[in-house]
Amino acid sequence: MTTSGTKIKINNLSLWLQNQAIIKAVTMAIPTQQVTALIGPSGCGKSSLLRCMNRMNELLTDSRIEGDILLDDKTVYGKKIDVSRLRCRVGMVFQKPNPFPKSIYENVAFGLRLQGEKNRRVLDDRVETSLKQAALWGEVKHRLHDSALNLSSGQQQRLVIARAIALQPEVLLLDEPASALDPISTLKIEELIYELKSNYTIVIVTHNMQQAARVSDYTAFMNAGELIEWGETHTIFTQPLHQQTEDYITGRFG
Ligand SMILES: Nc1ncnc2c1ncn2[C@@H]1O[C@H](COP(=O)(O)OP(=O)(O)OP(=O)(O)O)[C@@H](O)[C@H]1O
Repeated sequence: MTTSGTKIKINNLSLWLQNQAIIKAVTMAIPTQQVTALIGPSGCGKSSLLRCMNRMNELLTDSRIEGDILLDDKTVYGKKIDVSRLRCRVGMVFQKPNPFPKSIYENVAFGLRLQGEKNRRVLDDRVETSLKQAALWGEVKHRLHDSALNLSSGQQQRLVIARAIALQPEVLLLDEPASALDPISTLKIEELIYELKSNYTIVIVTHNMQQAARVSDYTAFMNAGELIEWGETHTIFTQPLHQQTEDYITGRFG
């Protein structure tokens, strides 16, 4: 894994869903092993842009894109791309924790088992490492075989992050991962994001300006499907180039 440079390059990307233009000619870079926040008013296309990065948009009916997304300088939209493999490299965590109705252990081991891994020691090791990286191990190590559905929602969200990490992705896409959580669980997720960026490139969609300012190195502000500006978080928050960015950040609209 490289520690500098660009992990994902979005080139003049446009997305239409049911013939409606949702993303309009967006060009930006996602720096390697940094946290990039996508902010903007509700419906501006943040989640849609995130989903384009691992081709989740294709699961929606009537979706069309133009432009390109490069992962490590190679297109993710080529005809020969193995999309399952792409989604292992670019993992995703959604707003609402969505553990499977299985044990804590089996949730984390799920993707590995799908890949055909049967060696118990490999599975045990990966489950433990992933839960440790997701800052959940200490809370669940004595009840790995209990149902994941008995965990609190904050624990479930960290479990879902552990499930994504278990596949050793290079990029983690987090779609408002803390919006359904209480302040303490939110803080844990934010600390976790900070820890994870030494190993992963992270893109996070958030409505919470303080959260974007706290956790991200880079911020992109979108409005009505367009990328208005992006750059270092400190610069975007203190010296935005555009009035609408300033208005949004200071709460004057959105
Ligand atoms: N499956 C779909 N079919 C048609 N339009 C869709 C679909 N999913 C989303 N959209 C539309 O795309 C636009 C962007 O939605 P998106 O969820 O990407 O925005 P967002 O910025 O993430 O919003 P929020 O902050 O409210 O989650 C919205 O107008 C939405 O109605």
